[in-house]
Amino acid sequence: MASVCFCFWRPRVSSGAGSGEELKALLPGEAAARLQSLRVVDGRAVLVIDAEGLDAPARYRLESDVVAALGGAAGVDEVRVAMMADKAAPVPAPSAPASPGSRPPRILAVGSGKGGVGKSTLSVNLAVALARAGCKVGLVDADIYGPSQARLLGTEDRRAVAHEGRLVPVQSEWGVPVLSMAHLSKPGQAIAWRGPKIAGALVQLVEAHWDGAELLVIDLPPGTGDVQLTMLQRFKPAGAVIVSTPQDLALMDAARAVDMFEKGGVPIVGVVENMAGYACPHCGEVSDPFGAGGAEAAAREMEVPFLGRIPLDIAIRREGDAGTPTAAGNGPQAEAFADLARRVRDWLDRTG
Ligand SMILES: Nc1ncnc2c1ncn2[C@@H]1O[C@H](COP(=O)(O)OP(=O)(O)OP(=O)(O)O)[C@@H](O)[C@H]1O
Repeated sequence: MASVCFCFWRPRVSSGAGSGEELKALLPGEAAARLQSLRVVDGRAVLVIDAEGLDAPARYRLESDVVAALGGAAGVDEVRVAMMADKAAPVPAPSAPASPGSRPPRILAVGSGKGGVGKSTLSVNLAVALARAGCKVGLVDADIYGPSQARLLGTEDRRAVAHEGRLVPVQSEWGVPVLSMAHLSKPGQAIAWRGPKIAGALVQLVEAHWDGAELLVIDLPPGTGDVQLTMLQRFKPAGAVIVSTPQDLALMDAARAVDMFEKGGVPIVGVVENMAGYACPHCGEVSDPFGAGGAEAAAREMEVPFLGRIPLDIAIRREGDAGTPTAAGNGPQAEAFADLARRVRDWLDRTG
């Protein structure tokens, strides 16, 4: 069973205190060799250590050594160590990129702590908006049990084929190639797999022939299960976008998702508030069925960027169901997705 040791915490104000390189130099040899990431937030040093192959006493010793080494360092008030271990499943080795020398696509994970907040809708529209802005982007539907991207991109009737042992993505009309379990299984077929098989499926989808793609948007299932762990441990996304509705329960789950990515060493691109403000199509009155401004306030509290709001609009649902993504059209909601894509692109450019 896959496990990552996550003790939940929230980042405080970043003071920029302490240099990661200086702290790394203080680590004992084994900890330095196993270090996945190290950051300092407001005097708190957060380390992610690969603990694969270590038994419990050895992990404890390693953690104690790290705390002892960094505990007295200048600018460090507290040391937190997250041990990542027990890889999810024996999965095949990463395959080579399509053409020699070509860079594999960067990975942008789209996650949420809670189901039904519009993560798939957000992922597909973000991918389409990025493609419209000139980015070569592919979309992976990592929701293995409940795939929806084939429908959202109007590719339900197509099946993916394999070439030289790797899947070939299905082309959509919107400039975004896509792979989903729905392209591999019969329509309506239920998928009842256990963790290792799920992890293997994710690898097949991500390591397909994404020739020429510079970015893969990954629509993750909600929560923190096998798919998320495989994604963190094996593919190390360049960043993660977190989707939430403004209601308190969804925001609490979003905070958990932020926490999971941060502990896995994946930077948070930001939080998007979906289904924010409902404009009645009859009288035009705007109401807030899930509250207002909650995601922005939560993002501030978690010290992560706020990427914007997508309103609750029946057209977004209708166009999703029809396989004609809103971002491919014109109008205020298409513009809202284009704005989101601009922010994500800026972030990728800054960090690439
Ligand atoms: N901004 C929006 N306005 C109107 N409807 C929306 C909006 N966002 C999502 N929806 C609708 O809400 C429903 C759930 O959206 P979606 O499937 O994208 O959520 P999800 O978080 O991916 O769900 P799951 O957890 O099941 O994967 C869908 O019917 C979708 O069309």
